[in-house]
Amino acid sequence: MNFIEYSDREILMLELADVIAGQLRSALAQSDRASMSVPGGTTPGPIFDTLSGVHLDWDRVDVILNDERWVPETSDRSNTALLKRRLITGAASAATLVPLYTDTPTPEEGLDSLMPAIDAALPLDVLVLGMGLDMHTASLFPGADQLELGLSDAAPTLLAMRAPGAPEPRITLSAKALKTAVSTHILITGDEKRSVVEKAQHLSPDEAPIAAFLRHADVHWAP
Ligand SMILES: O=C1O[C@H](COP(=O)(O)O)[C@@H](O)[C@H](O)[C@H]1O
Repeated sequence: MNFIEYSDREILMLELADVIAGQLRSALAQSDRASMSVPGGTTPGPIFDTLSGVHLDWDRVDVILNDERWVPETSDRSNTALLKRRLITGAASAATLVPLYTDTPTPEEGLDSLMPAIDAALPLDVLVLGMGLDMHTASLFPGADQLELGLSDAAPTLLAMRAPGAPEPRITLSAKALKTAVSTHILITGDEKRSVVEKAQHLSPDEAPIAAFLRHADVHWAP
């Protein structure tokens, strides 16, 4: 992995937002549309705030979450709501947010309606991943019911996922779909996550799902 250390979180978020904007601009210079997949959770909000004010041809950009918790947008655990509030706003409100949630009781029932639009937006130009302290990324959790399929080359683009460490059912892009990205960034903060990502380098993806992405990723870290 290419580990990039920043002096503080504010600088990390500003600089990574700048890198991502540059990569989207390059992609748009070569193609009609560009696509980017981003994490939810508690870490990426400040990058979204910066990116949403950047001037680029957002009307030609597709934005896809890495994963979603199977909760409605009214829930404070909704990654979709986070994106709508902090990324798909301002200049970036012209971007297309490709949905990863639909109002069915289970993620399994939503897969068929959500998958075609995600497939149409692949391959990804830019991938930003987060990581939990349990080494999950997207909703590829250690011990998850469909982890083996989610990491395999035979995986579909989207899977439903249930895991002991996840409070609600999830939907996630498979590793195969996420790995279509030209550029991969892993965004982590804090000493604990630094130790965890260093440990993950020596583990297999079924023990540490983030390990499936480390070889070709820039890992961005600040204390
Ligand atoms: O549940 C999730 O967790 C991970 C990590 O989130 P964080 O709060 O530790 O930053 C996130 O990457 C993923 O998209 C999300 O659904």
